[in-house]
Amino acid sequence: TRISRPERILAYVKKHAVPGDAESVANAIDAYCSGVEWAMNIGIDKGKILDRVVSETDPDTVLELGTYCGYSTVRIGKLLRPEARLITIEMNPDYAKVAKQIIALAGLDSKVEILVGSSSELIPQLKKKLDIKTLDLVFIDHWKECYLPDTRCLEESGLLHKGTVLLADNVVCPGAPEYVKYIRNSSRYRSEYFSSRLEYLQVEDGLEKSVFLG
Ligand SMILES: O=C(NCCCOCn1ccc2cnccc21)c1cc(-c2ccc(F)cc2)cc(O)c1O
Ligand SMILES: [Mg+2]
Repeated sequence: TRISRPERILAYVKKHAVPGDAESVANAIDAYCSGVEWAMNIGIDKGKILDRVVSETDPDTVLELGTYCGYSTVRIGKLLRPEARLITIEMNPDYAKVAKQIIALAGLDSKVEILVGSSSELIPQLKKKLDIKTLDLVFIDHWKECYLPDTRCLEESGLLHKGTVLLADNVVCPGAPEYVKYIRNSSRYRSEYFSSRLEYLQVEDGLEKSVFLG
């Protein structure tokens, strides 16, 4: 069988990015996915909103749900302080294998830990396994029907502190209606919607930023 789309992206990044230059890795993925074939990276327009939220939050500990090829992992990782840590959960081992190489090429492997498995299994283990106290930023970009149950799990696991920022991708397309309904009506969060475009297309999409109030 032909190599997978993530492996085609990796081959293009190896050819066109500068090792150790995270920006050139993100740019190479965007060039490939704009010019050759679409892929479900957060992309350029939503990526700029992600950059702004990460910079404003300046987190020590970040959790990402949904690594895919590691594009958003690289975008987030390049903005973190050297001592900050980024844990990213990917359920597909083949995607994780590609992401690990892309993150290493970006020179970010010292800040990033990829966990392979389901969020529902791994979130309850985070405190114990990774001696994490609480999370400063959670980027949610995995199965859209898991956004809400996993947010509940983060709350119950004591992983959120007053001020923790949740940033959810795709709240319009493909959409995460149960999550949006819960988070916008909950008195425990202050939410804000950032309208944008679906990656590499002219379709509307957006990010929901929610601050946990404790
Ligand atoms: O589906 C999407 N992402 C999710 C991937 C699987 O995630 C599975 N997954 C990854 C960790 C993880 C941990 N636990 C359980 C499942 C877990 C996704 C889809 C689209 C999209 C938009 C329009 C279309 F016509 C078609 C697709 C765009 C996006 O930006 C997305 O993020
Ligand atoms: Mg997404």
